Amino acid sequence: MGAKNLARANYISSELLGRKRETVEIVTEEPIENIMKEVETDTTIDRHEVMDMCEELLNEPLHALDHDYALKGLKFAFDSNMPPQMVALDASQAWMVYWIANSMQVFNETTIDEENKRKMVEKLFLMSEDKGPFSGGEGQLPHIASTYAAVNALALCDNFDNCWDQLDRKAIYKWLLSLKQTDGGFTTCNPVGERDIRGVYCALSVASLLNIMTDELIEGVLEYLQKCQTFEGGFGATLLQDEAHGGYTFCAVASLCILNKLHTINVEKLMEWCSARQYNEEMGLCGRGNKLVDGCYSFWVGSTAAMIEATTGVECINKQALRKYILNCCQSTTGISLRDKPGKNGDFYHTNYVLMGLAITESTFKYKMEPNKKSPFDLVSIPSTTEDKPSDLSSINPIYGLPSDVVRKFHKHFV
Ligand SMILES: CC(C)=CCC/C(C)=C/CC/C(C)=C/COP(=O)(O)OP(=O)(O)O
Ligand SMILES: [Zn+2]
Repeated sequence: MGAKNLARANYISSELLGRKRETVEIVTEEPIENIMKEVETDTTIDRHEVMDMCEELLNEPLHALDHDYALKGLKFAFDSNMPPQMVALDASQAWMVYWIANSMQVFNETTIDEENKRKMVEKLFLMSEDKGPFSGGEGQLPHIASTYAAVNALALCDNFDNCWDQLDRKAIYKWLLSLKQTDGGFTTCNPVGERDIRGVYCALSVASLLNIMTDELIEGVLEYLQKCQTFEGGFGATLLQDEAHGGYTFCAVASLCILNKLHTINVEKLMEWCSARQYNEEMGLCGRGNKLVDGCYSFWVGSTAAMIEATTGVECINKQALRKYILNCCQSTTGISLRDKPGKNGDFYHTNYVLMGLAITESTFKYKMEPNKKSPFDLVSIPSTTEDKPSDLSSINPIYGLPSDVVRKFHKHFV
């Protein structure tokens, strides 16, 4: 410290901080160790490993999306029996159908051929002999998340074999009402099931698509959703002020968009929270504070950002950076094509959500109608013109997690 700086330090100490003792200058040969250290935890150690793997891939020029490789894996899934280890997903069969079919459709509108549609309809109706509501596997209890996945999967079948007309919408409505709770939320299953914001989103998504939404069904829902926004700006799973998380925030924001009520929560804080999910180093998104980047949040958080963009006109994540994380770090060259992060295997869940996240990074979002008439079916995604080589994916409706034209056609069928 030079004489001038010492005098300044003394001035600040005595005059501004009111300290009586003189500032002492110590000259040392030893380097001064920084006492402000990052707390080291299992997650910080893992994050440094992930950052190193990403750095190498991000230093490479932008990769192109390998359509052929990804589609080969998806088609194989339709043509083959699942391997024995997939038994762990026995209650998620409707989800598997949706993830695989939706990924195919996001790649190209014509990839689900008639034979695949036949197989899908047959399989989905095995999970609901009465044609709705749906369980996650044959002989299991109906579940709200399986019903959401099955309805989305049927939407992708383009009324093959009149499957849309076969749906028992009255029975689905009655069942949704039976899941409703006095706090405005929905349970996932009768007689026992989880009660969190996923139930609300699945109920509203299904009811709005099938045009069975009533005041009775949505009574108290807005208040429930508003109470789930936490001090961080994102949304927790329940009314218990649990930690804000990308998955639950998506469910809340999409539900608010279905109700045209996004403006009734603290959108500014929500935007701050979304922005904070993106890391400078990896360029991808995480699901909550101090956790690792994961490709699936390209949809859960990316679509939240897209809905905010459509509502406010403001982008709260860096889409170009996210695009680079997806293209350079989330493409696997072995097994199923898209993955969570380098070092992980690809899977159908990540393939679906990473792909939709990529489509979001290459689009801008707005509502077709004037501000106070925001219908979820009028949220449009427009290909952005800035991408050098766009990945040529379908335009996505971020509220439903389906291609926009599929949402429009399916909903119109029931109006
Ligand atoms: C429609 C519907 C049912 C949507 C569900 C949305 C939802 C809750 C998604 C979250 C998925 C996810 C990666 C959880 C991991 O939590 P973690 O604690 O293992 O991961 P983290 O470390 O990234 O937080
Ligand atoms: Zn993930």
